[in-house]
Amino acid sequence: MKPDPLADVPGPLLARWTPLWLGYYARIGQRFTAVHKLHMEYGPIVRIAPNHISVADKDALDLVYAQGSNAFDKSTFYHAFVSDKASVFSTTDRHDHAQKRRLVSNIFAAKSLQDCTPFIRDIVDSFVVQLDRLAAKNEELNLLYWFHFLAFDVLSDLAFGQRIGMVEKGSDAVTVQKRDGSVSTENAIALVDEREHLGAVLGVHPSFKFWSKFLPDPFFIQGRKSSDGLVDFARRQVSRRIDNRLQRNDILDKLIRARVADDQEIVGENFADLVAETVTLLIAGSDTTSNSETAIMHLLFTNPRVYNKLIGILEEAVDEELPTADHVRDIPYLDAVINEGLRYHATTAIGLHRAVHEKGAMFGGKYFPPGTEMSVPAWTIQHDPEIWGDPEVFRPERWIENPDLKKYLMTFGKGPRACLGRHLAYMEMRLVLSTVLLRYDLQLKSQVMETTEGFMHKPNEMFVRLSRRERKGAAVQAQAQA
Ligand code: HEM
Repeated sequence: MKPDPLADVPGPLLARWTPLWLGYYARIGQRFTAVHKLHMEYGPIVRIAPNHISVADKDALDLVYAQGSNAFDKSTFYHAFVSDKASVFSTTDRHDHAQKRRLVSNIFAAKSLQDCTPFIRDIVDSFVVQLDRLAAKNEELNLLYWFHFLAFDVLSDLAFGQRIGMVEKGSDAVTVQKRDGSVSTENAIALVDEREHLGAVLGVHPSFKFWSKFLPDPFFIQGRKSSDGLVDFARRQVSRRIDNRLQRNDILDKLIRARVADDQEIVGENFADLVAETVTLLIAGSDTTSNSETAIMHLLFTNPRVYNKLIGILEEAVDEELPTADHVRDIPYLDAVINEGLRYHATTAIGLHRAVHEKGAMFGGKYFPPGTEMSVPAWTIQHDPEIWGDPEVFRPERWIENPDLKKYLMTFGKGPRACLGRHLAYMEMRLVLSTVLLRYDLQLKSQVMETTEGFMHKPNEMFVRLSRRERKGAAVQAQAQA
């Protein structure tokens, strides 16, 4: 038998022999807490599966998520996120990724985002109409869901050229036409949740995809159905857009035009590629943003000092009844609150998997052979007292005192595969959070936010009662009266 090259890396006995240890915690949605506990027990380098090493050390970020020729590729974990075709997010091939990223990246440039602001503004306006109505009734509502409705409408508008209309309906029901022609109504939020969680479990080991078919756990059957449902939904939306030949300055238009500029016809493989990218954008850009907004809002309403300071700053900066993207583009304390919320809650909480390149790698005096999976656990890094001093305190000021801390925020990933949509996400979060904060008073039902984890780390709910708040300032009062 060949000697085990990772034999001297500590970790639980079960994880040394089988990927089931990690698979189990991924399945029950508690992987990041389980891995964090291992680091507390065994130290910064831990074996969490037979071929997977977790390194909870800030210096490992430059190794595992290196740029350029030293970059590690994404590992087989991401195969579990491929439906029909790999997308810019799920491809593990460096050259394929470079090509896909070239096609997608210009749509997230500053000018393109500027083009998207009118669509987002329009959806936020509908959101405000709905919340005003609910505030007038003083009924309890799940703000997490309303943030989801808003984020899905934004992404479907930008990615498909047609809003799902969740905000207007107050519901996430969507019509899905399957490949066999049958039509059903599904809940879009559940489709995304289930697909993402399934990927996070099956990705733990390449064999899981096969063996999971024999498990009686309905999680796997439902996850596969949701994954197919999302692809079918995207296929229908993209076909409709191409058939209608609608020209509109949005993401789908840019995706289509990038292919046409490359002399590609949107049929066959190209059509499937386009569908894969739109599914990715819908998943990557919707509940990631709304879960983050919910967590930040909860942190604000459980930290009155920060809330009062932010409200004062927003009142000064926004001289109209509702903020615009321009009002909130450059408010350092608002950005500090967002970064602190992303750090504290850790929307990305697990370590993102990479595979050691053909040269092998050294870290902490240990050698890791080519193909070893490595990850840096995001929650553990974002709560490391050595980096943050007081990590369990929600203190946005740290980001203004020390802008260098940004390199340890792992929410948007790191290196060549870092999030393409982060500027869009910041724009949306700034606008949505400032709108809700300035317009409403919130009463939280619970001071504790229960969460669960799929691929991302999500709040389970956030029930609140809303009431309209008085805006300060003469300019605003005059506007409101007019
Ligand atoms: C707060 C909101 C968001 C969070 C927390 C987030 C998080 C992430 C993370 C952690 C990654 C890296 C994943 C990995 O290495 O496995 C990623 C990649 C990606 N994200 Fe985001 N994201 C957000 C918003 C968005 C938005 C709004 C979009 C676009 C509409 C988007 C599009 C993408 C894409 C296309 C990738 C793949 C990039 C590549 O592999 O080259 N994300 N995101």
